[in-house]
Amino acid sequence: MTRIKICGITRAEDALAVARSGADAIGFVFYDKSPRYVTPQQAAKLARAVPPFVTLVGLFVNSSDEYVRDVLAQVPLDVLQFHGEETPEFCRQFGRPYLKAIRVKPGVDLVQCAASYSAAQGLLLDAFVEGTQGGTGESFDWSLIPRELSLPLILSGGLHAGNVAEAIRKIRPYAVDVSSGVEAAKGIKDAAKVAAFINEVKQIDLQLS
Ligand SMILES: O=C(O)c1ccccc1NCC(=O)[C@H](O)[C@H](O)COP(=O)(O)O
Repeated sequence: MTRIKICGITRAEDALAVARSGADAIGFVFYDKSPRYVTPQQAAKLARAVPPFVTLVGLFVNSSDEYVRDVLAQVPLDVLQFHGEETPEFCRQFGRPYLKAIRVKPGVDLVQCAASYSAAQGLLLDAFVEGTQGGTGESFDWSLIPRELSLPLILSGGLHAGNVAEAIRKIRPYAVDVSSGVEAAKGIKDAAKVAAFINEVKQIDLQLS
């Protein structure tokens, strides 16, 4: 069963719709240059709209350790997602499960990345797009993904209802992660796109089982 994370939630109605559609995890972006940025106060309010058994993920980009601790004090995050150039030591210090995002381009040694971040719960692979840190809606060349990785693989970058089945068939990731591909506008999720995306994942999982 492929797990599903929907990232960049900024509205309570989207959090609820995403959870009701069957997502396993939702992500809050604590990066103030993102159009999907939420303050810790907003995220705490959003978190209260989420029903039980949905994992809450907090996304950070080269934040200070003080900022991460401040968010953790206010928002009941289950998992941290580090989307910048954070070191393994930085990621580990919070004593929380974490995902390390790698922006993939030719020449990046993903086997070595997985070894370096061996304490992570998973390696999240996103597209490398010059001048941005993620959430671009761009996909990357999946042939750059090694067959064997020592960490669970979370595939992201430009996924949508039209390509997620092919991605799962080819890569067999532990989970898929989407933001742009299920939006009506940046930071505003489209409930129909979310449902279509999740339906595609469930259908291909059934076919492959
Ligand atoms: O969403 C953002 O604006 C963002 C900003 C900086 C770093 C990461 C960001 N988002 C990451 C994600 O939303 C997901 O983890 C994932 O990469 C999906 O991106 P998308 O290609 O938009 O589906």
